[in-house]
Amino acid sequence: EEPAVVPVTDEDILNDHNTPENVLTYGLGLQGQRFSPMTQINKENVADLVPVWSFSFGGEKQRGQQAQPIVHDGRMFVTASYSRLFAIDVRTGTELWEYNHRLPDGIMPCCDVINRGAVVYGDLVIFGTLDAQLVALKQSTGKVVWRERLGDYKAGYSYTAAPMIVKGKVITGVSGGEFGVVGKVEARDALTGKLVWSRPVIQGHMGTLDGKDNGITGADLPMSWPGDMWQTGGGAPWLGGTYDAETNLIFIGTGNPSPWNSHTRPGDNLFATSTLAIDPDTGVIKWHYQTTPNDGWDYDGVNEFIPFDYEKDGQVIKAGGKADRNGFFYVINRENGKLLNAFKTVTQVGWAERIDLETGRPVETGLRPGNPAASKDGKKGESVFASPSFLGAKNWMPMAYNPQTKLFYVPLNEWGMDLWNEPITYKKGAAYLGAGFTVKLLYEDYIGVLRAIDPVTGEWKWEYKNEAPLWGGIMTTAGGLVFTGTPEGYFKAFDAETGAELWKFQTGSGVIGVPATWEMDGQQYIAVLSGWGGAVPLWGGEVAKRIRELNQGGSVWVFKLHRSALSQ
Ligand SMILES: O=C(O)c1cc(C(=O)O)c2c(n1)C(=O)C(=O)c1cc(C(=O)O)[nH]c1-2
Repeated sequence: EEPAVVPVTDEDILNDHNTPENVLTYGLGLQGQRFSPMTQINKENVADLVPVWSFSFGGEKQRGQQAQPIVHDGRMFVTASYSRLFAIDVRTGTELWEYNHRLPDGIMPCCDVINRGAVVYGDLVIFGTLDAQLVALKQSTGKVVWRERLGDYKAGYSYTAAPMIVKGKVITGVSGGEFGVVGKVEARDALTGKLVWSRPVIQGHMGTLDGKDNGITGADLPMSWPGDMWQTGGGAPWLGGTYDAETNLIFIGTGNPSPWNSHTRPGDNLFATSTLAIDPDTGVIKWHYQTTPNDGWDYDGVNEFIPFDYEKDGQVIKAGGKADRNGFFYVINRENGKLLNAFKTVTQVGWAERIDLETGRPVETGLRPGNPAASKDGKKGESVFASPSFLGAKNWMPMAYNPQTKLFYVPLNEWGMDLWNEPITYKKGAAYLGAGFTVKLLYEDYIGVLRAIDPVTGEWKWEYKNEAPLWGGIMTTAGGLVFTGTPEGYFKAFDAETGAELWKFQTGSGVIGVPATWEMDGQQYIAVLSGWGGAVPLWGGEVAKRIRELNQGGSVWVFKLHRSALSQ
C-alpha cells in the first residue's frame, strides 16, 4: 500500500523562497537567489552547528556529488552520481527507497557522471539521467510513472541539470555541447511527460508548440553562422534556468558554439553563449543577450541569471545578475535584455578589456587561438595563453544573492590555459572540438576564491581564497551567513558582511554539492552533499595533478544547532 503524499502545487513552488518548512526548487525559490529568510542559525551561534545524520550513497559508484537536496513532507529527495535517486526519511536519515537508472554502455557525458538534483510536483519526483531521459517517480514508493527521451545519447546528448517546474510544466535543457548536438529548451506536462513546446537555441532551427511549427529561432536577425554550421552548432543549455513571476520569463543560459575552433564559424553564432528570456507558455524567445560573440575559448554562457532589484540613482530596476564563465559579471534589465552594468570577477581576463556598456559587446584584445589553416602544415594553429581557463572564472556551481546585504556571493576560480585550434569535421557521436588545451596555475597560494560582489559598484567587498578550485554551490541566509564547501572536504560558514570564517566541518570527501536549509519541529536544518569529482580532476591539466590526492566519496550530511546553543 502506498503511503499518502501531500501533493506539491504550482502555488507551493512559486512561494518556495519564503516557506522554510520545505525545499521544493533548485535555487531555494524559482528566482534562484539561494537566500533563506531563516535566522535561527546565525552569526552568533553558527559555531555550535553539529551533525544530525549522514547518509551514504553506497555501492561501488562514487565520483562527483553535485546535487542540491529537495525536502518535502518528511522526505528528502537527493540525486547521486550515475543517475541514482534516493528518498530518505528526513528526520532519521533512513533510506525509504532508491532508484538506480540502468545506463547503456555508450553514454557520453563530457564532465563526470554527475547530477544536480530532482524536482517535485504533484505526487511525483522528477529527474534527468546521463542517457538523456527524464524520469518521473512516485514520491511515496519510487515507482516509475513516466519516462521521456530528451535526446539521442548516441549522438552525444546527456542530462545533468536539475529540472525546473513552471506552471505545471517541467523545463529542461540538454548537455552535449562537446558533440555538436542541437541545444534546446523544452517544456513537458509535469504529470504526464507529454511535450508542450521545444525551442532549439541555435539560429535556423524550427521550434514547436503542441506539435505544430512555432517559428524558426532567430529568424528576425541576420544569419550569424556560415553555411550549414548552425546545424551542429551546439549551444547546449546544460544548466537549469530560473523563473521570474513578475515578468513571466524563464531565464536560461546556452553553452559554447560547436566546434571550439571559432575559425570554422565566422560570425556571432547566435544564440550560443547567451542568456535567453523565454515565454514559459509558448517557448518563444523574448530577448537574448550574448556574452561571448563567436566564442573561441569554450566560455559557455550557461550560468544562472538571478533576478534581483537593482538600485541605482534612487531608482529600482527589475534586473538580473549573471557571473559568466568568461570572467565578467553582467547586470541586465530582465524586462528587455538591456545591459545595465558589467565588470570583472577575477584578476586576469585575457580575451577582452571590458564590456562596452553602450553596445553591450566585449572589447576584445585579439588574444584568440590561431587558425590552423594559416599554419605551415595546416594541423595546428598558433597557441595562446588565455585566462580564465575554459573551466571558467565561474563554472556550474551556483552563486547566491542576499537582499539584506545586497551582495552576490560568487564561487570563482583563477587559472589560465594554453589553447590552440586544430582542423575538425563533424561526425555523429564523436568529440567535436577542433582544439587542444592545458589548464595552468596563475597563483601558487590559491585557485578558488569566493567573492562578495556589489552589483552596483562592481566592488569586491570581501574574498575567501582556497588552495583547490572551488566547485560547490553557495547559500546565504537572513542569519547573516554564507555557506559553501571545499574540495579539501570542509563545509564552511562565513559572515555575509565581513567574510570572517565562523565554522567548518570535515565531511570526509570534497564538497561540490549545493546547500539547502529548512525548518522542522521548530529547528533549522542545513544539508549538503559530500563527494569529490566533476570536471576538474578530468580536464584540469596541471591543476588536476596538484589535487590528485583528494579522495572520492558519496554522502549527504545534515546539521542543526547543538541543544546548548538553542537554550541561550
Ligand atoms: O557543453 C556541454 O554540454 C557541457 C555539459 C556539462 C555538464 O553537463 O555537466 C559541462 C560542460 N559542458 C562544461 O563545459 C563544463 O565545464 C562542465 C563542468 C561540469 C562539472 O560538472 O564539473 N560539467 C560541465
